[in-house]
Amino acid sequence: MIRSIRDLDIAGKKVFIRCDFNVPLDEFTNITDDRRVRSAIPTIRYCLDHGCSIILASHLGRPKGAVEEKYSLSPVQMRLKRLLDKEVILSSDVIGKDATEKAATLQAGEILLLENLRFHKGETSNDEAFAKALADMADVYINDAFGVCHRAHASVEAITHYFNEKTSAAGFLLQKEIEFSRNLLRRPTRPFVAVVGGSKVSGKLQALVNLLPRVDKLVIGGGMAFTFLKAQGLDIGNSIVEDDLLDEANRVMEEAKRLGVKIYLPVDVVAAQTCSQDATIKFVTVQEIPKGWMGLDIGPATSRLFREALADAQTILWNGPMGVFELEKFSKGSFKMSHVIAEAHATTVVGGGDTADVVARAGDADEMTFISTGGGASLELIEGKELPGVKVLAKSENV
Ligand SMILES: Nc1ncnc2c1ncn2[C@@H]1O[C@H](COP(=O)(O)OP(=O)(O)OP(=O)(O)O)[C@@H](O)[C@H]1O
Ligand SMILES: O=C(O)[C@H](O)COP(=O)(O)O
Repeated sequence: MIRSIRDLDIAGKKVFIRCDFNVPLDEFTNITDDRRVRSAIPTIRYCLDHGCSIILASHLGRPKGAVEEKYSLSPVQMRLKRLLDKEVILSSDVIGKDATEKAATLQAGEILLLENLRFHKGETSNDEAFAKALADMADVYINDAFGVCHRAHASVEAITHYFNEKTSAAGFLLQKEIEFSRNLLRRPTRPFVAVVGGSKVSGKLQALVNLLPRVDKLVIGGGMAFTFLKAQGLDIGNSIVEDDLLDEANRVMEEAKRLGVKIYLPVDVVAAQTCSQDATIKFVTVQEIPKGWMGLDIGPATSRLFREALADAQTILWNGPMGVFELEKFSKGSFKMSHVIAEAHATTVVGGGDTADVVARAGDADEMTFISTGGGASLELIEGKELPGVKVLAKSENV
C-alpha cells in the first residue's frame, strides 16, 4: 500500500509536488495533448484548499543536464495558469538563486513551477546533493508523477531521504494509476493482448520479456518492430534500430515460442527517405524496404493483420504509436490502431504520453477503459516490478 496525501497534515505547509509534465509538443512548442497537466490538477487543488504554498517540479523531454530552450516548461506554465485560472510563477533555474529565492518567499495559495529538472545533471543521476537542495525548499513532498516512477531519479527517489512518513506521500493521480494497474491487469480477462510500438526500444524491451508470461499475444509495431525484423535477418534500410539489442530481440521471440505466446510483426510499411511531411512515400513489404529508405508507419496489410490479432481480445494493453504519427503522412497506422482498440469489446488500457496523444487526436479517448499517464512506468508496473518511486512511499505499520 502506498501512503496517500490524505494521510498527511498538509494544512498551511509548503508542498513540493513532483509531476510528470512531459507532454508532447509540436514544432512551435504548443502542447498537443495536455492530459498529463490536467491529471495533476486534483492534487494541486487539494493543496490549495488546505492553504498550502505549492512548488511544482517536472522534467520535459531528455535534455542532458544543461539548459535547452526547447525543453523549457514555459508552455506548461501557460497551460497550468489556464486550467487553474491562477498565476503560476516559473523560476528561471532549478535549484539556483532564482528558484530558491522564489521558493523561500512563496505565500499560501501561491504556485511556483521550477524549470525543467533535467536541466540539472543531478536529476537523472539521482544525486543526493541535488535532491537535498530540492527538498530544502519545502515541508512536504508529494509524488504525483506516475509516468516517471520507474526512474530512480533525484526528484523521485533520493528526495524522499529528506522527508519521513508524515511528510511524504503519493498524490491522487499516482494512487489512481497504481490501483488500476494492480487490480485490473494482474488478473486480466483473457485473451490478453499487448500492443507495443514507439521508439524507446532499449527502455521497453526488458518490459516485453517480463510481459510474456502474462499475455496471450504480443503485437509489435512502430519503431520497436525494426529491431525484431532485423533480428530475423531482414534488411530494414535506414529504419530506426538498436543493433546492440538484436540478440535480446531474438531471445524475446524464442521465449514467446516456448510460452506459446504468438508474436505479430509488421508485414508491410510506409517507407520514405526522409522523415518529413513532404517526403515521397512507398508502400512496401518488410522484405522490400529499399536501401536508404526507412519504415515510418505500418502499412495497410499490417493494420489488417493486427486487427485480426485483436479480434478476440478481452483485455488490450497499448503502449507506443505504430508510426511517426506527428506527421500526417505516417499517422494512419496509429489512428487505425486507435480505432480498432476503441471499438473492441474488451477492457482497453492505453499508456504513454505519445500514445495518449494519438488516442486523443483520433477522437477515441472516451472509448478507452483507462488511459494511463505512464508509458514505460505502466509497462513496468504491469510486468509486476516494484517501481523505485512507489517503493519509497510504501505504507508502514506505524502510519
Ligand atoms: N517507425 C518509426 N520510426 C521512428 N520513430 C517512430 C516510429 N514509430 C513511432 N515512432 C516514434 O515513437 C515516438 C513515441 O514512442 P514512445 O515509446 O516514446 O511512446 P509513448 O507513448 O510516448 O511512451 P512513453 O510515455 O513511455 O514515452 C513518437 O515520437 C513516434 O514518432
Ligand atoms: O514519457 C514518459 O514515459 C515519462 O515522462 C518518462 O520519461 P523518460 O522516458 O524520458 O524518463
